[in-house]
Order: sequence, then C-alpha cells, then structure tokens
Amino acid sequence: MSSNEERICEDIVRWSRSLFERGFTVGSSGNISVRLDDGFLSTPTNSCLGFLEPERLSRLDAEGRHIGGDAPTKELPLHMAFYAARPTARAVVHLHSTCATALSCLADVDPDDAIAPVTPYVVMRVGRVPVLNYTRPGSADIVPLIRERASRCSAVLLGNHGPVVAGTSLEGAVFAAEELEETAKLILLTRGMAVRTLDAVAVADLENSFRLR
Ligand SMILES: O=C(O)[C@@H](O)C(=O)COP(=O)(O)O
Ligand SMILES: [Zn+2]
Repeated sequence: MSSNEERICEDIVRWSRSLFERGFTVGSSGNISVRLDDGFLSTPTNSCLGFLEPERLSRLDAEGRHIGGDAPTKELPLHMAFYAARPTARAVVHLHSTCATALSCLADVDPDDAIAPVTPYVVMRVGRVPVLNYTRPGSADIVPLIRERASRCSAVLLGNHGPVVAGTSLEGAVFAAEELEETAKLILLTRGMAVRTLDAVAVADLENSFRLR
C-alpha cells in the first residue's frame, strides 16, 4: 500500500469514528468510500464506523471489484453510481443520521427537494436534496435512481432509509453530511411554523459564490 493510501485509510477511520462518536450513525449502519487514482477504498460491510481498522478497509479496483481487505459495504452499487455520475466526486458518505432519516420517511416532503434553503450554509455545502423511492438496502435497483439525479445533486435521501452525500474530498463529504443532518433538524424543529426561506436571488448568489461541485 502506498503512503498516500495509508494516509487516506487513516482519514477514513478518523472521520468514521468522529461521526459515530457524535451520534451521526449507530450500530453497523452507514458506510463511506473514497476514490483513489486507480480504484476505491470503502468501509467493510457490517462494520461499526466507530471501530474501523485501517488495514481491514476494503480495496476495490477501478471497476469496483473487491481486491483486498474485508468484504466491502453492500451499498457499493450506490457508491459507484455516484462516482459515475459525478466525475469530481472523491468521497461518498451514507449515514442513518436521525433527522435526515426522519425526513426520508415523511409522506409530505417535497420529493424534488426535501431540504428548503433555510440558511446560507446548507445552500453552500449541500444544495438541492431529492428523495429517491425506497429500494432494498444493497440492491442495484438504486443505480438508475442515482443516475437520474446525481449529476445535478451531490446529496440525496434514500426513501425510508437515510442520506447519501458525495464530496470533492472526504472532509467535504463529511461536512456536507453533517450540515444536511443539522438542517434536517432545523426543518423538523420549525415544522408548522411560519418559516422564512432564502429567496431565489440569494440562493443563486450563494451557489455561484461558494458551492463546491
Ligand atoms: O441500511 C443498510 O443496511 C446499509 O445501507 C447500511 O447502512 C450498512 O450496510 P453495510 O455498509 O453493508 O454494513
Ligand atoms: Zn443504510
């Protein structure tokens, strides 16, 4: 393993532990992958994000075939679909964070954008977040749904399941997943209240000035 790959493995372990310790995901839920120059690294299936070991992370070739480490997350089709749709994506983070998952279960959420632009930071970090129809966890049925949305959206909610966020770096994907969760919390906290959202001019200004693709 190159020293660069070793460093990325350490980063995956460190960010995963941080997310777990702050309650962004529990048990063995959630998974993370990173795109390398010649393949991918992912968290192993059934692993707890709080207790990963760098040498046991799954190694995949450029086509997503398992070539080393423990067996990869069963959500590999989902991760690979994001990378295919977003050439600039270097990392994908899937969590079962509570509030974003709650939004993914609500029948009256806008399926084209579950996260209203209530603060500037969510526009900068996350953008539009569609809700995809429910598919069984690990099923390749999610692939066409991701293909349809992911070139325009860096984050989605899997229906009745939870958030998935792609980023141009691992840190960026983690920050976006955290911001998505915190904004979902704000949306739930203010449900039924007269919420003022940012107008289209403000949203466009933020997207043009700050949005990472
Ligand atoms: O919800 C699920 O079962 C998966 O999406 C998940 O979060 C954990 O799956 P593995 O990464 O295969 O452990
Ligand atoms: Zn899941």
